Amino acid sequence: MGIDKGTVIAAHGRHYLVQTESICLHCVTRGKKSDVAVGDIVQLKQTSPDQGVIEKIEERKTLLYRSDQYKSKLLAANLTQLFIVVATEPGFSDDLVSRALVAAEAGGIRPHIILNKIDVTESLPKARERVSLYANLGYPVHEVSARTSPEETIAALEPLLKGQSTILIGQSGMGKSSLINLLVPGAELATREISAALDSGKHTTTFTRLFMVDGNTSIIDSPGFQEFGLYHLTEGMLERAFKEFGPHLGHCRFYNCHHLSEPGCSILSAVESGQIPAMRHALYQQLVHESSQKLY
Ligand SMILES: Nc1nc2c(ncn2[C@@H]2O[C@H](COP(=O)(O)OP(=O)(O)OP(=O)(O)O)[C@@H](O)[C@H]2O)c(=O)[nH]1
Ligand SMILES: [Zn+2]
Repeated sequence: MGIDKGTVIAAHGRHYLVQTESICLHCVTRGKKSDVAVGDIVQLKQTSPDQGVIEKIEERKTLLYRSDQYKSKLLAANLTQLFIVVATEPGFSDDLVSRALVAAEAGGIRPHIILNKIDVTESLPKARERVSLYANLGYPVHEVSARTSPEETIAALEPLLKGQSTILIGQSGMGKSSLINLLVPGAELATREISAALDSGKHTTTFTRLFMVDGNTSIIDSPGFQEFGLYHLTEGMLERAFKEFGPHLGHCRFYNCHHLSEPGCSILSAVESGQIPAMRHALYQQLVHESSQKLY
């Protein structure tokens, strides 16, 4: 059996499901390598009717990461978009939203914010006010209600997804699964099949999986997360990933300014004058700190 090409549609430990043009194969990598991500295009060698070995990862257009002090974790490869799902209730974390935005910017992936559950009218004004911070930074915000207005939700999101490779991320309870089920008919069944194929044994196991909607559209579901470490981003990457810093960069008194407490810092004066939200600068400080704690 020869070399074939396929897309990694699920990853669980060092086990991968790879969809080729004709078949879905349960694959492993050679040796101990585990740097394959969902969304990767790989070359593989089929070793049995339903198994294969990944021989090579094709060059990635983009790569979305998370990391802690000890290692980085690939979230998905070849994405073009990131949908950050938040909701009117339960409350969402601004820290996680901004971290996801920073990760997207650093990875060359276009972020969108999806505000779900707008039918919960008593929490809507507050949620709108909170997401307006991101809209003011220039990020597109889309309001939907997966449960009460499914058709409108599909009509709003489908055109954005067409021709793109989009990952949905969100804290637990925001309605990410409800959205995936609307946007990907049969997602639930497909997930059960993937679970069984990867032999995870328990239904509760969550893993990242990719759904091919058509030849050039894919939607990736990722497990809900509480942490979004970005220890792998260097200071230089960070200052560029905060897009509102852009107009002020290069205007600090010191060319090597860290924008933390230096005199004559153009970023700090923009925070002072309210042009840069204080919350975002606080996160920048935290991320610079994390970056210095990296142990790999
Ligand atoms: N009112 C309202 N409830 C919604 C909406 N969308 C989802 N929900 C509810 O919110 C709860 C969480 O939805 P899920 O789709 O399971 O959320 P999730 O983000 O995937 O959460 P996890 O599965 O825990 O990761 C469920 O009870 C949904 O029925 C909506 O548009 N409006
Ligand atoms: Zn500065």
